[in-house]
Amino acid sequence: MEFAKGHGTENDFVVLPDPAAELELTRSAVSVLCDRRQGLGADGILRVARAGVLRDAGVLDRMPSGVEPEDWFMDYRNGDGTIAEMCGNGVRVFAHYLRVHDLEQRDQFVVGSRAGARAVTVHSFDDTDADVTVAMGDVTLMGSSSTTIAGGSYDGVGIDVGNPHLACVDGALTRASLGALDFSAPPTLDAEFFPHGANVEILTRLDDGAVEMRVFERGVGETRSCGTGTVAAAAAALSYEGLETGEVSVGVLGGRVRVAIDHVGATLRGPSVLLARGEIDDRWLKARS
Ligand SMILES: N[C@@H](CCC[C@H](N)C(=O)O)C(=O)O
Repeated sequence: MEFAKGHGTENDFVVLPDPAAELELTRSAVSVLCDRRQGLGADGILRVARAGVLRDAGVLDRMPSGVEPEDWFMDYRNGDGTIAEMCGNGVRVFAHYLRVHDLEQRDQFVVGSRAGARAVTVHSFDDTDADVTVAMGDVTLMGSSSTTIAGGSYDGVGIDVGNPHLACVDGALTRASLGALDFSAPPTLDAEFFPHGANVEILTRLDDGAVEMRVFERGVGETRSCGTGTVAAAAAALSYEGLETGEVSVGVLGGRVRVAIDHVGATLRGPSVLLARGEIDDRWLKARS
């Protein structure tokens, strides 16, 4: 089986082209592929297939909003094998992969996700690097909640970016004190507020249009970036200042992205890197599926 390896601000993925949707992406197959010692190592998997093919194969039970059968669909799995609705960094890498492999010839096209259609613009690309903007859709603030992480309690805002987030602005945090937090243990969450779990972002307040953020991802653990998380962080940072719209530069451990939020929705602009391609031994994966 062919694969490629890529990342968006160091949120890394194994990309699996599967045009006929033949792969059995069991939880154990995904988690062993993503394991950094037993497998290739990644935060998640991006299966590449057309939406209609995935529906006909029973991977999708319905066509998500705005997604057409002929659209390419990012079938995203977290490193622990669970399915998530959306992955903002993943969409950039996915779009880059489609352009490099000539599966898509346009610079503007739609990528399907379980959260719905996501319009992408590939501003520039070569075999290894790309600059991509993703229209991230609606950003819905769901109210206040809180978490305990790194030995502290944080109040934040529940935010739906297609997937669930708790984004917590701490006005006292600096880049250095944020960097010193220990994110090794999972955060606590209010299970009634977040019945399906959530990704948790802790961030500094807006300063000169920029914030710094760290994230603990549902189904993965701490990652060096989370695209949907940067959109949630931008929305929380604006809301903390009493704003609903604006542009925010979000710094993560793996780099920096730009988020713009207006009354129509959010966009996320950032890099994609494709660094390797190769072949997975089918016998190895089958024995672990
Ligand atoms: N890293 C992703 C988000 C992936 C899904 C997330 N862990 C979840 O379970 O919702 C991103 O870049 O958005």
